[in-house]
Amino acid sequence: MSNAILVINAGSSSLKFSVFRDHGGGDPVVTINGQISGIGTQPVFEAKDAQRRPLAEKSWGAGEASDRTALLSYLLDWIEERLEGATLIAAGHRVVHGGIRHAAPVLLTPAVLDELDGLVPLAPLHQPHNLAAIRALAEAHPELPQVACFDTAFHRNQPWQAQTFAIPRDLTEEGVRRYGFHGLSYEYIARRLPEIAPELGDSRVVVAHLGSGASMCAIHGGRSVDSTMGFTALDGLPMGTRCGTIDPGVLIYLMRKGMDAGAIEKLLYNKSGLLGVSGISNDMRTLLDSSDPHAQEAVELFCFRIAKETGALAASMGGVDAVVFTAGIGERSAPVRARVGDKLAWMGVEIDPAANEANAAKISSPGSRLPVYVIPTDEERMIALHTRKVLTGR
Ligand SMILES: Nc1ncnc2c1ncn2[C@@H]1O[C@H](COP(=O)(O)OP(=O)(O)O)[C@@H](O)[C@H]1O
Ligand SMILES: CC(=O)OP(=O)(O)O
Ligand SMILES: [Mg+2]
Repeated sequence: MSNAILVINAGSSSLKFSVFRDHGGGDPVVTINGQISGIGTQPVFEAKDAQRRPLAEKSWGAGEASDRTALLSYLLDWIEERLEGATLIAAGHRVVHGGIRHAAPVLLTPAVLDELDGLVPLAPLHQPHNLAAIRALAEAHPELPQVACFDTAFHRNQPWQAQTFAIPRDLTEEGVRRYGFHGLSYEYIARRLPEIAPELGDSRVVVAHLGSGASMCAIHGGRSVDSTMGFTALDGLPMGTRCGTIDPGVLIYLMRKGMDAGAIEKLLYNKSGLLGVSGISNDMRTLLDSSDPHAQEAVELFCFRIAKETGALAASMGGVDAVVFTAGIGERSAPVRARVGDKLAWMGVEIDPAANEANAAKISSPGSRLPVYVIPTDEERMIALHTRKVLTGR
């Protein structure tokens, strides 16, 4: 008999889930993907099978919109009816911040949950929702083991220079340091790249995870050695609504103008990035389709910063042997990849327009000195693998 693992990636208004089947050997196999979107307003539940055929759809009225426990209970009952003899052994969650203590996934206990609560101010867009889903599931199914898989864990063994701000040591010791995020995605890419390009061996790779949150990582010999995100997921590249790297003097200026922490948080997390610069949208597709000069500037700034960070991350590794694009924009936006490729011509990048347009696995031209890949990420698979390991030791 096989085991099943439920994977949950909870966001502010949506809860993405996958069900994996573990047959004992090899990777767990995904059988169901879905999400509950519109949490807080008008929840809609949708699920598809591995071939992307619809399995179910349901919506709720506004009255039940915010009851996460009831929504999760519904989801779990629905899944249990479709296990076909498999045993649900655990739920694995993406938890964005693991802080200084967690360099590996962990079985959740009330004490660990309380500790992770302390990190909410460091990931206000993500952590509260991650923890709310865990608590709601524990309430609905107290006997089900739950595992937290951290976005920060993959980066915790970076060299000290990459993790340290130039501030007094007592603050560093307190945990005010660079953590890095999107670690489950980078870990998956580090695992997948040698299968796609075995010749790269123990190479130095710059990976650009460009989704609604966007960051980049320097991976050397399969390990993270530097990343663009720091203490919080606000650092580094400009994102859909987040500012990315900013002179801390701007924050002091805003505080002296009378803005408090809450107002600054809202400005930098929710109103900046592509949305702030364009004044139109946080969605790359909308901006690429727009002829508004501010939309064009937002796209240009995004691409400029990706190219600039590629240079910085290459310097962290003493060189670069490959570049990888992943996540929503990285996997699907040929115009963004082409723009970044042009800016990296000096490094030896030459993009093949047809391969790029087709979102091919390798988009650099045969003569390109630096190979460029597009690899769809799979954070859910990483979570399933980690959860199985924590539960069964393999
Ligand atoms: N074809 C496309 N062209 C450009 N951008 C796209 C395309 N498809 C999706 N995106 C962008 O990808 C983003 C979502 O990426 P994704 O990795 O799914 O993010 P997240 O998991 O953080 O929600 C959207 O904000 C959208 O702007
Ligand atoms: C850490 C982070 O930014 O995540 P996401 O891209 O899911 O917003
Ligand atoms: Mg994502």
